[in-house]
Amino acid sequence: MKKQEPIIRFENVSKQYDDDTVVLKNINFALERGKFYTLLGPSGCGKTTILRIIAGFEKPTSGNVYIDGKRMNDVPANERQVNTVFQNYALFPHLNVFENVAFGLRVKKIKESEIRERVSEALKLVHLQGYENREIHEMSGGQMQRVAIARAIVNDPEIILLDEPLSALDLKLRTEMQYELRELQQRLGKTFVFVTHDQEEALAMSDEIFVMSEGVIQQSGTPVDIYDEPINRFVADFIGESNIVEGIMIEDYKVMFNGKVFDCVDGGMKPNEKVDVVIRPEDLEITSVDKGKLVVKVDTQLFRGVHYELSTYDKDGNEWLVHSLKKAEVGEEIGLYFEPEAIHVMRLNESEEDFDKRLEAYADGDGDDEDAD
Ligand SMILES: Nc1ncnc2c1ncn2[C@@H]1O[C@H](COP(=O)(O)OP(=O)(O)OP(=O)(O)O)[C@@H](O)[C@H]1O
Repeated sequence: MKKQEPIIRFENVSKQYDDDTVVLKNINFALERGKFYTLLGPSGCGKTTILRIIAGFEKPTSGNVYIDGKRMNDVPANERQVNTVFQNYALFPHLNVFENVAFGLRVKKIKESEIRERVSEALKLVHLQGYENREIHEMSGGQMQRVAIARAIVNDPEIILLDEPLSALDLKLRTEMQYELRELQQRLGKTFVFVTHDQEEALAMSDEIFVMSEGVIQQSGTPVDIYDEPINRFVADFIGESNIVEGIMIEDYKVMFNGKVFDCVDGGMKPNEKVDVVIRPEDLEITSVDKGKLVVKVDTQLFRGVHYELSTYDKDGNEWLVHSLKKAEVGEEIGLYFEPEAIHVMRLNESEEDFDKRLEAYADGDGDDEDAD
């Protein structure tokens, strides 16, 4: 069977504004049909610019954009199978809910009976049946967001772009909408590209996440891949909470930090290469001082409902965050235990491509070692 074209492909896409600000630097990706993708990164890293280039509101300065295998650089926004849901909803305040959703269909001169059918179906999908005649100002924030989503899906586009659509909602509603959006995407089977700076949202909703900073994709992968195998300090720090210290990779499976050598599961680096070492707070277990791999003093302790969150310091003044079901006492000296798998060793300034190559080469080499044993 012929392999399907990616629904969206960016090939060496860069974007620079007139004032010389380089906003995107050589972006490459291929998105598969029917998946939920998230662009995640701090404010100003270029997420919205990528959406605007997909939608056709902005042109790349160099590189190519393909939708469904066709080069789209010069195709205007209204000729693309793409609809956008904006952060501020961008609804028409003088039109009621029905007319807001129907607007695009009226522009396309679709016949009235079909408009009724399609609007009614779209409103049903976002759980707003019965709200057709409501004025926009009579709707809550969450309901307005649903109208905006209905307006995007009513056109039956292949691609739906969502630019921080949940950021104006309170936490409870936001979580509810996360479930709904994910469910909607799966039911429609369309490609969603979602922009957020909220890592929990990205982890919860996505098939694949692109972590960005300063116009560059730092890492892409499934939420689990990115959480478990961050390729650098930026990703480790941005996704979830992390303890990050400098270390030295003595040899394969042996890393030194905090003045001690620890067993780990990483390798493929040069002997004595400088590295960053990451340990997630939930992978640190509280134990007695003599059983601890690290000895720390508890500085603060917060109860977070399910777990305790401790801030602790070692003798060199490094902070170690601990998430634990066990409690300690503030001021107490405790031991911290962790398994070799809890240590994530990262090369300094390694690109995603080099990271993948190293893992691959290492995995092959690993097999040979086992034979030798
Ligand atoms: N028309 C423009 N002219 C010049 N610079 C621009 C223009 N539009 C965006 N920028 C700059 O491009 C950079 C990336 O903006 P973009 O909106 O893509 O970031 P973002 O990651 O979506 O951020 P946010 O989460 O704050 O929306 C920013 O530094 C922004 O100031």
